[in-house]
Amino acid sequence: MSQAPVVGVAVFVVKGDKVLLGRRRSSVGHNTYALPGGHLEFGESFEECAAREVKEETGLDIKDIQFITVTNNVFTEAAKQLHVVAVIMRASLVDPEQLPQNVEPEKCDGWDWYDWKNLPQPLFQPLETMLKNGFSPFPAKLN
Ligand SMILES: CC(C)CCOP(=O)(O)OP(=O)(O)O
Ligand SMILES: [Mg+2]
Ligand SMILES: [Mg+2]
Ligand SMILES: [Mg+2]
Repeated sequence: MSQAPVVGVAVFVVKGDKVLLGRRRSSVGHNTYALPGGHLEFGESFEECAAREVKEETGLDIKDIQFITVTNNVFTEAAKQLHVVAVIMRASLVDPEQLPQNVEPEKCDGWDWYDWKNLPQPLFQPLETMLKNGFSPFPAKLN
């Protein structure tokens, strides 16, 4: 019997042309590079969940947290099948000099900044799909 869909919140923490990614250690998307984020908890706003998950996972404080899109993800390879509606947010650092810490080493190999035009591989499937669909977390540059 498959579980009902759950809601996840993932955050593009942007710094210049770079985004923060970490390689997951998880039954879902193991060894793939993903945004910080996690399950929406009871009563949270999307912004509160974004700030909490980024703080819990990276120690970073974020601001200007904005909703940018939502994706529908069904994970069939996981031991237990999982259907996640992922609310995608964008944010920036309160302190641009703050360094990310790997607060949950059991869930992540570590966080680093990656140039949007040169992302590491393999990407977590939901992020891969967004790229394939031409998504960018950066506002289009008016030439
Ligand atoms: C699977 C994912 C899209 C939604 C849950 O994210 P997550 O596994 O990072 O969850 P937590 O950070 O809440 O542990
Ligand atoms: Mg988390
Ligand atoms: Mg997480
Ligand atoms: Mg969580």
